[in-house]
Amino acid sequence: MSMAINIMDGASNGNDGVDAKAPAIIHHNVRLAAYDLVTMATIPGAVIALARLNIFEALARATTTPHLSIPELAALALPGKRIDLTYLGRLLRLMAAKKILREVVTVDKNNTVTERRYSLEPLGRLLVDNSKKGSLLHMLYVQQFSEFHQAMDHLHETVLDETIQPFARAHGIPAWEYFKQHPERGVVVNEAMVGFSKLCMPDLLDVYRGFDDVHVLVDVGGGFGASLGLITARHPHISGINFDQPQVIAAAPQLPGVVHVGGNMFESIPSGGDAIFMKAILHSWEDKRCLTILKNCYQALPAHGKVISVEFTVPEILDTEEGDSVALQNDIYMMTWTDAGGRERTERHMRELGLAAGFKEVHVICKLDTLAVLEFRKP
Ligand SMILES: C[S@@+](CC[C@H](N)C(=O)[O-])C[C@H]1O[C@@H](n2cnc3c(N)ncnc32)[C@H](O)[C@@H]1O
Repeated sequence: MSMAINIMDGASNGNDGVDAKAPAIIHHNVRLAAYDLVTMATIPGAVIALARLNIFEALARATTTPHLSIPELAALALPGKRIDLTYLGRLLRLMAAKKILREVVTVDKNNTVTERRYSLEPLGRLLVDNSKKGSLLHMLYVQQFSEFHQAMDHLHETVLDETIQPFARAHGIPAWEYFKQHPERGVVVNEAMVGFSKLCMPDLLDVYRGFDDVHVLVDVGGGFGASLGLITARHPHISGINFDQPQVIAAAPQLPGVVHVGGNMFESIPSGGDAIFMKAILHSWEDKRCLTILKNCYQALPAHGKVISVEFTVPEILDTEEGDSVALQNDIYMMTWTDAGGRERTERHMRELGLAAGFKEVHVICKLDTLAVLEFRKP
């Protein structure tokens, strides 16, 4: 028998109350949280290793067997390959501890585990590559780019000198320029946005009614057009114009109801739309550049037009909701990654930007996780 003392905070107060024969287990929550923090990098590392070994796809395909043993999983994921099942098993167990996979064990009469079987938890389903319902796997790849970690090494320098931009400091050029020069990385970034769009857009389309009265919608910085494709599929009365940089548009797939247009949003934005959609655009840029984009939107829109902007928003006052931490983690990601002062903003900050660009009204229409859907209205 073992006995656990749960210490919520502060230091251990010795082993009072612990059975002398039983091993004392002391959980010091703050210390555990610190261990978790310092070993955190192993989690994305292990997820990426398993994704490269096709493990999540294999588990997603195994619809007839609820839980797969390690040899079954290895055979399904990498048929004909020699695999070290012990190493694979160690990676799988961490996934189970993090509730990415479910582990079901068989034990013998001595309570020794004789077999471990695995299946996907809901969180693991979000890591299946190319899932029709969307995936965050490519987003994880992007966040774990070695280039990103090299940029992180310079984060403190930005605090000491705001003219230093971590990514450019590490790689000599801003991130967007880097992706142009390294298209193999740029494609992963665009795939990440496709997976993210497929994941969040269906829920957004369920709650947001602001597309009902739109006839022509321009998606500014629409990437491969995934969001617009989902919008036009749900609202077939809308004609979509997907606008992005020429090299992104060149690789974009044909989508029903969507025309692709290449250009530069800092110069001009295609007119002809009665609404403009922008998802995860303004957070890449400092206020001055955001104002240029928003003013170009204003110019491109008719008198009754609106901009629909979807952005992560950070809270004005921090509370204990988990989403707060996600939005703030994303903010530091932007601080590391983007040139020209990219950041996640508060709703108030977004409103101020919209009004400064000439829009009459700016409203948060709905929220999805930590994403806010804002409307910037002209009239
Ligand atoms: C973070 S991604 C967002 C993509 C898409 N809106 C989404 O949510 O999936 C930012 C997009 O802005 C585009 N972009 C960057 N600079 C641009 C410019 N000067 N003109 C047009 N698009 C630009 C990038 O190519 C990229 O596709």
